[in-house]
Amino acid sequence: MDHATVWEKCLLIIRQSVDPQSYQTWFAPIRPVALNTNELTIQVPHRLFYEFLEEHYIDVLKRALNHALGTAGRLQYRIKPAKQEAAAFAVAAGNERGQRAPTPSNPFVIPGMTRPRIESNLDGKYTFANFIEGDCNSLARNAAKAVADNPSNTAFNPLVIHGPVGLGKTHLLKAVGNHITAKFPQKSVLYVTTDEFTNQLVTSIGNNSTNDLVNWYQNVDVLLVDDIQQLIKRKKTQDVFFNLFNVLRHNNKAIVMTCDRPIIELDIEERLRSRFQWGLTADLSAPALETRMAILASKASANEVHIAPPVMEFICYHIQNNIRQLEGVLNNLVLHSGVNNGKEIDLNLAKQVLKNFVTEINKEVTPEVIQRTVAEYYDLEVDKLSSSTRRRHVVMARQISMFLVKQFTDQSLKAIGRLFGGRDHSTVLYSIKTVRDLMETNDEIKKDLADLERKIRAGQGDGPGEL
Ligand SMILES: Nc1ncnc2c1ncn2[C@@H]1O[C@H](COP(=O)(O)OP(=O)(O)OP(=O)(O)O)[C@@H](O)[C@H]1O
Repeated sequence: MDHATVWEKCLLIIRQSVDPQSYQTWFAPIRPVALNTNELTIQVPHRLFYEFLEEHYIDVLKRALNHALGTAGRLQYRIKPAKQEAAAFAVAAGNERGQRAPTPSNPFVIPGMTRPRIESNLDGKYTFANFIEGDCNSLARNAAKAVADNPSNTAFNPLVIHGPVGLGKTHLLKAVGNHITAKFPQKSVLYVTTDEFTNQLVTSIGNNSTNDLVNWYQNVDVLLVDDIQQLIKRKKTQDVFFNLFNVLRHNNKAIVMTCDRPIIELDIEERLRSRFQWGLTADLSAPALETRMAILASKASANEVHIAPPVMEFICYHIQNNIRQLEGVLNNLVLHSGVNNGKEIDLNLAKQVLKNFVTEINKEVTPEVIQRTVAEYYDLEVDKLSSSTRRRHVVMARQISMFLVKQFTDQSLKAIGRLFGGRDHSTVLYSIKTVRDLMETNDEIKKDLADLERKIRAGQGDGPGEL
């Protein structure tokens, strides 16, 4: 077998083990290079790939390689040389459309014009150091850091960070700018929102100076554009941005953008949308409870406030999908505790403040609360608990949920069976017994259950004893 065949076999296995977007992002760009005895050398486009693969997919890769070779194999990485990468990328992009990649002429440059000084439009508040990493944001965070470390030669051009409201898109965008400003002071960085760009354009059209505007933007080394969903329905802004984008990218200037939805769902001109997909798009999703707690702890410490962990857990249990809201709660707590002569931030104060942010603070532990807590703890979709899946970790999570529903609610075995996809009462009984036995013999399960019980109580607003 040669290296290409081995890698093809690996890809078949990898495709079954990872979701399609991860496959496309992390595995499709890999090229097999050589096979020496049982050592396969693969070429990755960027150092970040190697680090990310090693951190997240090493087991998948090992399994696939061993399977493809029929014996234990070794993997060697090679990082694609930067120049070759830019050239190869342009050719690939052209080939995809059956033509050469566009090499835009530069109609706006005024020869001999001196390079103006550009103010970045950034403050130093948002950095990588104060951005908390979790599974929900690690791809976006690492890609942003890779661009910030090497803006003149990034494989991710453009980088598009997308995700729902308040999950850190602007934070990451500005962190890129702040990092580059500190590390490469000679580079001109510009942060702009799409609305600001449109306003500038409207003004320039009014006084006949659109060329000057675009010309000025071309002096930027790193362009950070927030909220590109605001391009929708703005035909003229799309046109001008299209030209600017081409020129900047052609001149190897880094472009990072944020969007509230995946690019594929962005209703803009196709030529622009396809260019936005040339680099990397990385999403931000809602952080898990632990990540929310780490974020809250970091913001509290930046505000020099102490909040006891059970109170933090209570707050983070209720604020699930928006970090800006979490900050709002913290600001209110600080305000209230200050107003009340340095009153300690305890569970009662947290409950009082939270009422302004969430409509309902759970008073009662319901089976749904338990299922949601267990699913989040084991990083599963809630539906899986009532599905017919027999995968081991799902079965375990399902049995633990049944056990907890029995413990916290007055549901009968039959009713519990119904809640978990119509299972019969003997299955529920068996599950409860299995969990009880495991608690005696398996320390990990014992700890999981203690954690889960604490989380469920925190959700109930019935904080632990010391409060
Ligand atoms: N992982 C994180 N670590 C630390 N702070 C975070 C994190 N995620 C979000 N935040 C904070 O949450 C707040 C909201 O983030 P940001 O403004 O970047 O959200 P956004 O995704 O751009 O939202 P919008 O779509 O409304 O513009 C910011 O103050 C930011 O510092």
